[in-house]
Amino acid sequence: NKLVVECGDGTPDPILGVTEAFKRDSNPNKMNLGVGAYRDDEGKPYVLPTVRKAEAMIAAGNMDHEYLGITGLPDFTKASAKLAFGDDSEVISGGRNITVQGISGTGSLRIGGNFLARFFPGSKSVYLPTPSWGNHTPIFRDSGLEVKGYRYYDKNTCGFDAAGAMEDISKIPEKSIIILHACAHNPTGVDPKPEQWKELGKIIKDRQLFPFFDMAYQGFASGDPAKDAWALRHFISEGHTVALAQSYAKNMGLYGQRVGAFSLVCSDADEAKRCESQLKIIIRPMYSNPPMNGARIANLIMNTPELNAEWKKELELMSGRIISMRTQLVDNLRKEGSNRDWSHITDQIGMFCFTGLKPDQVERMTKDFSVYLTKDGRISVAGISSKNNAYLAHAIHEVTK
Ligand SMILES: Cc1ncc(COP(=O)(O)O)c(CN[C@@H](CCC(=O)O)C(=O)O)c1O
Repeated sequence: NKLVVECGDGTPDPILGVTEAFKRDSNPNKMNLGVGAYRDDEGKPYVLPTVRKAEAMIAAGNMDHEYLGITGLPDFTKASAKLAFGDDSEVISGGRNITVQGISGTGSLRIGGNFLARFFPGSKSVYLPTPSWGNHTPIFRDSGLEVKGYRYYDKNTCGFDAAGAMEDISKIPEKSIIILHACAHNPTGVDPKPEQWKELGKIIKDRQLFPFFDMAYQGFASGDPAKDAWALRHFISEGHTVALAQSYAKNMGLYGQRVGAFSLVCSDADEAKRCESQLKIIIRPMYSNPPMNGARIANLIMNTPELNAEWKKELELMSGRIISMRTQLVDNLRKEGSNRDWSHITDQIGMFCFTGLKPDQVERMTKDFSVYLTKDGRISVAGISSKNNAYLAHAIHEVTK
């Protein structure tokens, strides 16, 4: 009998696999525009100064390494709820939310997927925008939910397919789950406008769909956490009960610290309490209790007034640099002599730009220019610097002219 279960070779992750290929490339001009991780204008990872200050406070604090409770660091989860719902949110004052620490955004989505697979009273189908973040499908499939889609992206305009989305969502069977990217949609960088969010909210309410917001870029998209949470807060103000996954990977640069939170906004405090008890039963056999260090860092940044104020400036710096890279790229494409419409590069927002490059053009970008991006033509704008922006424009023009 075989000791090891027979299994085939797994395919490399479509996003993380790009970095592996990039590392093997010896071309000095190579560019990694695959993984959505912020880089400064030198192309280096950026550790926020507020993170360093929080680390110093922790080091000086002579803290223990005891287990956290199953739901995580209480001050952190309270601060996460306030960041998401607003300091004076009636959800929080009314005790209608339960917010637990999750293992970054991915782990928070997974807690939510497992909870809904076990307790959601409606159809165990979850509807993703088309396209969506590549890991959404396996997360919800492995949670035990059936994964389906709704139109979201218009490849002709490289923009939001409002008509298609509204039409598809109005046909989703009642009492299904719908995944919404709160801001900075991945991979397209295309977000609905406020008026379109309002329309989406009405249809979602009419269909009695359960909105599950994935907010992995709050503050990172526009530089303003409140602005980036507008859609989530609008839905709540319209009376939706929702689920929410938060990540501090991008907006605090805590990628490897795996800091996140999962929330349910319930109908009342009693339901929130019951959900909390069931979330604890789901988490305990999954990983028992979450890691401490990253939550301590995020908690200190959110709960120390001067660090919180400094963090807001860091958010503006990161989002501002990305916006300037978008503008520079369009300018450089013009200088290359491209007469295509590249306005979507500056219309889109957040970490990613959906370039519209076709798979064969993506292949040439890598083969001929050592520019690494995902097969769907998504580039992580954070990987562009003022030094390699012109080179990228040249490569894009060469494969698209
Ligand atoms: C929409 C969305 N949700 C959740 C996550 C999960 O992030 P955590 O690190 O678990 O907090 C990401 C990260 N997506 C990036 C990062 C690499 C990855 O995990 O795929 C990306 O798409 O490049 C995301 O884009």
